[in-house]
Amino acid sequence: MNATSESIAARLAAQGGMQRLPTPKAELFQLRGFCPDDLCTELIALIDADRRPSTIADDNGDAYFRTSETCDLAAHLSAVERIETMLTQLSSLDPAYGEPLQGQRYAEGQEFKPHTDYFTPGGRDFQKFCTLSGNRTWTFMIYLNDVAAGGATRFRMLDKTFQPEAGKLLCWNNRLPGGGVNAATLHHGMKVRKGVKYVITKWYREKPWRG
Ligand SMILES: O=C(O)CCC(=O)C(=O)O
Ligand SMILES: [Fe+2]
Repeated sequence: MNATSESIAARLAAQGGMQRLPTPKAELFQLRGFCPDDLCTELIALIDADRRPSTIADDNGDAYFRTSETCDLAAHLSAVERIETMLTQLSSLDPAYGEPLQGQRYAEGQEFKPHTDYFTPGGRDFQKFCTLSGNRTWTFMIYLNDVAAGGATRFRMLDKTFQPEAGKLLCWNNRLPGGGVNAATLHHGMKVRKGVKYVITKWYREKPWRG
């Protein structure tokens, strides 16, 4: 890692408006109004224009585990450059450690069942996804729109559910202070009941991203 987890959390905590979930179980933060409306609108248009069925690691045979669609957001697009710069300034994480930005779109009835963003050590797909760049460290996720009903993100081991809200950032450390994975970061992108839900996700790795 390019910076210690402690220094990242401290930097995040120092940002105006940043709220840390009051728990010793995980480093998890929320920042309302992070992404301006015009940028949310641009990112939604990019996701709508170019999406594919979402995939999962360690497939458990449940075809309904992650029913959303995913969009790979090309780094050269101006809206993508803009949000990437904002994220780098916020976290101070080295962009070289970041995976390419992704968008996720959930139509009514779609969800992403409880999962972790880190790849499970010893899991079937661990080598495939972690050999080059290491495991995931931090997740940054931004809700791009308000959702008419449903679509919350539930962290059941932290007893906390976040409602989608245009521009709101959630970010958390997928690791424990000692470097192991933090199972308490398990989360569920709950079913959208009415409307469509759009988010962007930015994941960081233990080593520079090598595709
Ligand atoms: O859509 C959500 O609320 C969660 C998305 C998520 O967990 C993911 O993309 O890894
Ligand atoms: Fe996730």
